[in-house]
Amino acid sequence: MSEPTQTIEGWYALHDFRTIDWHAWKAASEEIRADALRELTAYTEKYRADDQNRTGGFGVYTIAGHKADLLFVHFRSTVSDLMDSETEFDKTSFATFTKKPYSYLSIVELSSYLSKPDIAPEDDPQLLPRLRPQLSEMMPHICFYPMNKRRSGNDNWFMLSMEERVQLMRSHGMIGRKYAGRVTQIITGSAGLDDWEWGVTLYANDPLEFKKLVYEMRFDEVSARYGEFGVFYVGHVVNDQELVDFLQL
Ligand code: VOV
Repeated sequence: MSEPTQTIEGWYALHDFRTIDWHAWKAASEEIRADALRELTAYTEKYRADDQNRTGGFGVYTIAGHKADLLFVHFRSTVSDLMDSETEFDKTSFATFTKKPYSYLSIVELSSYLSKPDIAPEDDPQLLPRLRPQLSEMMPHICFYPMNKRRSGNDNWFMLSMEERVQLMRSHGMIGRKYAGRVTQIITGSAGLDDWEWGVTLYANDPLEFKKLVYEMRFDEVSARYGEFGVFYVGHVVNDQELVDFLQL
């Protein structure tokens, strides 16, 4: 058996995607819509405060295309807290106008491939914000997709030796580092939690950076040989006023 990679976990993550039933929303009276928006804003304000106080991570995004209209990203210390935040939303009157096309449960994961020798990861002050991300500090565009490392014939990531994986991840990290300041990544592990092995959440000022980075990584062996990818979701952060404007008829 190959040696499993040691990982450090941070907050659990729920990517909660919603589509809006525009037909029902338009058919609702102005009063019902106003109540729904009030409840929606009370919900987002509460979780935005947690993000500011660093007791949880929270962000709201509008999503491009048919796959979803809205994305609520929650980071919390337990799965039950995440489930509570999901149910709390479902109980708002605004939720009556939404459906859930997709969601993803995972946990922030840092692997030990490239960790500094002689420093315990818990003692590295740079690690805490990576384990417990504050989403209000992120760049405005978001890209989320789940992924696996291939387990097929000779291309089986999990049968590689630790040395081979370290070598390959070094090259992955070198490409990633070229995008420092332009793309921020949050890697969440989801083996045993959801349908894929990792969630990849990227943030950038310019969505073109997502294409450049993901395309460049496709030529790197870790992605070219071992990467398998799910559905991509791309969108833009919204504050409370922008969220209300987005829903205003
Ligand atoms: C923004 C750029 C960027 C940078 C700097 C970066 C660096 C690094 C480092 C240094 C490390 C290892 C240590 C750690 O921190 O865990 C990782 C780890 C990981 N990555 Fe990465 N990655 C980036 C970006 C980045 C992207 C765009 C993707 C998606 C791949 C693609 O082709 O679409 C990705 C995936 C991953 C995964 C799934 C893991 C865990 C692999 C495992 O087997 O455990 N990653 N990554």
